[in-house]
Amino acid sequence: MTDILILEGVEKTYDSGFTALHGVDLTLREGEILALLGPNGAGKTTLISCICGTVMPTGGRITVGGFDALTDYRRARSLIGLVPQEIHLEPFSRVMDTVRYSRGLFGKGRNDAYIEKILRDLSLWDKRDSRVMELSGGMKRRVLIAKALSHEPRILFLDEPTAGVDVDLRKEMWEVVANLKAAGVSIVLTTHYIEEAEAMADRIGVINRGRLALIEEKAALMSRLGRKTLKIELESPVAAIPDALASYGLQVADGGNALVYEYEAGASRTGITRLLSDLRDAGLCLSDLSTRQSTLEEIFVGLVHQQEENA
Ligand SMILES: Nc1ncnc2c1ncn2[C@@H]1O[C@H](COP(=O)(O)OP(=O)(O)OP(=O)(O)O)[C@@H](O)[C@H]1O
Repeated sequence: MTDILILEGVEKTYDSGFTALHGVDLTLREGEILALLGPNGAGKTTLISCICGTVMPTGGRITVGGFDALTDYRRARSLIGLVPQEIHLEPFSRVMDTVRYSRGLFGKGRNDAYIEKILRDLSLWDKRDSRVMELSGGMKRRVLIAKALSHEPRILFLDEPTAGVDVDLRKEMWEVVANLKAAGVSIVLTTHYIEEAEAMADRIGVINRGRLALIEEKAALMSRLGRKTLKIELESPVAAIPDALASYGLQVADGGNALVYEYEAGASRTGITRLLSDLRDAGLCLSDLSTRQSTLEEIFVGLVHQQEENA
């Protein structure tokens, strides 16, 4: 798969002296959805702004569709559509006109057939002659997407596409994004919602303190997610794990009143049956059993904390 976007060692130190990005390396594959997660102030908007040319990086290199984002700015920028976080739309303008106008800003000739296609894809065609102020919040967000797509970009950046919107609208946006991907657009989205990354992304990147802390296929993350723990509560406490149970990698918990066993949720053999019979053979009596699964949220929070500690 070709990389449509390549970032090599991208750095940004603002005039204040604050470094918001510390050498970020990142690629976006053609046709994929990459979700960038990160706490507030992690550097997500700075990163997107560097790629889109609204913030000047102070180091590194950005290549968009083979064009250098600095030396070949116009061609690089023409391949990018940016959907900003805030809804900035002219309330009295009509949907079709505002989308056509955005296309014109990129110096592209009028192409009503293309504009019609994106408005239809975004279920806005019926609203083409409506004024922006007459639209619902969800429709306004779709108008922003239509404007960002008006000049036929190959990459679409969505900065917090569902910040502050209700559950229904969030699901509607997910559908819109899935349709765009199906239409061949490569997508980068930033989000605070882990659930959103889980629902939409092919790959997930985590940015923290201006560094890319992780970038991984969602499926691989999910298999990490699939780790489960079995908590075995004991009738009487143990001081240590009996030697006969050493191979299970058990942890002693609750002051010796419980043992914790970690296993892969999806594995065909979890080892639980054998463990339970070995526990009985070791003379341990159980009072209760419970299982729980780690979430992507825990992986994310754990990773961010780990970085804070190492900082
Ligand atoms: N113009 C600026 N001058 C100085 N510092 C800035 C400037 N813009 C952003 N920063 C700082 O850079 C850091 C990263 O900000 P950025 O907006 O990129 O984070 P973010 O991950 O997008 O956060 P959020 O999720 O809250 O939008 C923050 O500490 C912010 O205060």
